[in-house]
Amino acid sequence: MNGSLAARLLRIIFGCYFLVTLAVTCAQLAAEYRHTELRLTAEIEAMRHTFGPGITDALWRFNGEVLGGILTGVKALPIVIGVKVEDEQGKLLRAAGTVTGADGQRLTAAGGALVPDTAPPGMFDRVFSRGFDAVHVDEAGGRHRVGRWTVYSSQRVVLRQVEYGFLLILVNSVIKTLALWFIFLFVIRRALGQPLRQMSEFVGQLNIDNIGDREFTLKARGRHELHLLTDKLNQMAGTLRRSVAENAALYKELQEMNRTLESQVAERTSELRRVASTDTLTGLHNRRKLDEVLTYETERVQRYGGELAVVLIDIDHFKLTNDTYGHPVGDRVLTAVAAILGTGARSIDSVGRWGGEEFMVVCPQTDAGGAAALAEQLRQRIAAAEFPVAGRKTCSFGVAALAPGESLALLLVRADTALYRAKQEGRNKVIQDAVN
Ligand SMILES: Nc1nc2c(ncn2[C@@H]2O[C@H](COP(=O)(O)OP(=O)(O)OP(=O)(O)O)[C@@H](O)[C@H]2O)c(=O)[nH]1
Repeated sequence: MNGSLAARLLRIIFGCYFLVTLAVTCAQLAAEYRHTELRLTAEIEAMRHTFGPGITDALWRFNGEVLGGILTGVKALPIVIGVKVEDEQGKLLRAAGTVTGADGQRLTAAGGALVPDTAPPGMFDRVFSRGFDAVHVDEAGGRHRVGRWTVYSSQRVVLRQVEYGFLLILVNSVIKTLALWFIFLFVIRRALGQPLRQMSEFVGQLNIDNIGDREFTLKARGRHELHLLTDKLNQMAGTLRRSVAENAALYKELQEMNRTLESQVAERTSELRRVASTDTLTGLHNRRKLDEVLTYETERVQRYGGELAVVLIDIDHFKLTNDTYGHPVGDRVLTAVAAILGTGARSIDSVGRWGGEEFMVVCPQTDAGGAAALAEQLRQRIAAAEFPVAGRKTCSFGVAALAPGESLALLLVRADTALYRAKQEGRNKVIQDAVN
């Protein structure tokens, strides 16, 4: 419930309450008015016994003085605005205060005569009257109607009478309204405001780490909807905690799976990289890998200086081996030569199959002399080895080292030339390129 909604709700409640109070007060005022009007009517009615005998007697005796005195006394009563006396023919004999004529016009007694009341009647100024017959009863019990007297009063008199009662009712209503309103506000604040504030504080402190750890307890007493809301709130917090815990477990599982996947991918990638750079027959580096190593090492020397030498190896009369013993035997010879090269080279060297029956050893930080010495060792080991089926085999070696400013392509040409020369000069030889 936001502020404006709460304020609107309170305004509606207050408006309804005000209207009801107003209606009840009006009804109370109307009842009070009616009650006073009836009381006045009863009081006027009672004048029949108070003043009736005196007026009748004065009329019977034609005693105008006594009659005038009685009328003055009647008029002096606070509930009377006028009184008039007529003879049995309806002729006005005497009047005091404000009365009405035969046509209902208001008249005011002034100096023994009745003059029309020119002032327009004000609000709540309606005149009402009660007439009594003046009947004389003689000693023999005979009844003689000697005239009629009428007492006048008005709404204004009634209102004057109820003034105090009205005031009491209004003060009573205002006090009740204010008291009830304050009680209502107090109850609303205690019963709703406080619990809602507690709830909002509780919800405000909830976060992913503490959800479900704490339970909200409503401090308000009683079993009303707020307690149901509290239960639901705690249920919701519990459900959220379970779901967070499940998600955390799932997340952990996923992380584990991710780690496993990552290591499998890394393994597979390195395996693929290894396969992509390995010669399937001999297990040595393939041509692609040798190209990569050569490019890297050449750039390193060109940028930082240092040495780089290559040894190109070719099995002698390999075609003859193939032709004599068959291709599978040729493959076994290739594999055996590769094993000797792989184990004979230094750990910093890269040994690979250059293509066909040709191999290469890339020797970083090695000059031509060092590479030639290595080549010589390898040549001797191969020459001394006994190959399956094929018996003894030899290899020719071409050695070249990178000259300052020289390109990789030129280095390889020179190594190839050296190898060619080794073949030319009778095979089973190490030839170092002349530039070095
Ligand atoms: N078994 C086998 N033979 C191969 C392979 N690759 C190339 N060869 C053969 O190696 C032989 C190379 O022969 P050549 O280049 O004529 O030279 P060579 O017979 O070794 O004679 P020289 O090099 O002059 O001593 C060819 O017969 C190719 O078919 C391979 O992977 N396996």
